Amino acid sequence: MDKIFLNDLKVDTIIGIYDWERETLQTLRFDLEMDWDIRHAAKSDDISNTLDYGAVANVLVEFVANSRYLLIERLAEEVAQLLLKTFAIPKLKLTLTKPVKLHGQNYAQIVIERYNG
Ligand SMILES: Nc1nc2c(c(=O)[nH]1)N=C([C@H](O)[C@@H](O)CO)CN2
Repeated sequence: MDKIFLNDLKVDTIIGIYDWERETLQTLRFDLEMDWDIRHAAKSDDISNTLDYGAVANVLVEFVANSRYLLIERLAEEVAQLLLKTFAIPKLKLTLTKPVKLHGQNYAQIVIERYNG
């Protein structure tokens, strides 16, 4: 299957389990790998025949910016389900990256793969 990638999408939001995280915006990064048959668009050169990654970005950013979840697991799942439903993407791999300060400047990352239907 062909794939469309959308990488390094950054969104400021409220996320986290600690008190300070409920009142501080943090920047999350999203990377998407979306199955999509690109042959129709390749032939017609018409945006209406493909998955518009700009539209995907807009839906993701609006949702994440207004979300208020505690765990990155929950946010990743909700975003994946929203994108599958909105765009009829057959399969989606979503990577969510959150900056954390543990022993140094680190990041936590979650990767999920979800299917439509
Ligand atoms: N598996 C997870 N572990 C942790 C999460 C999480 O979302 N999933 N979150 C936190 C804190 O919010 C942390 O990110 C603050 O820096 C800790 N562990």
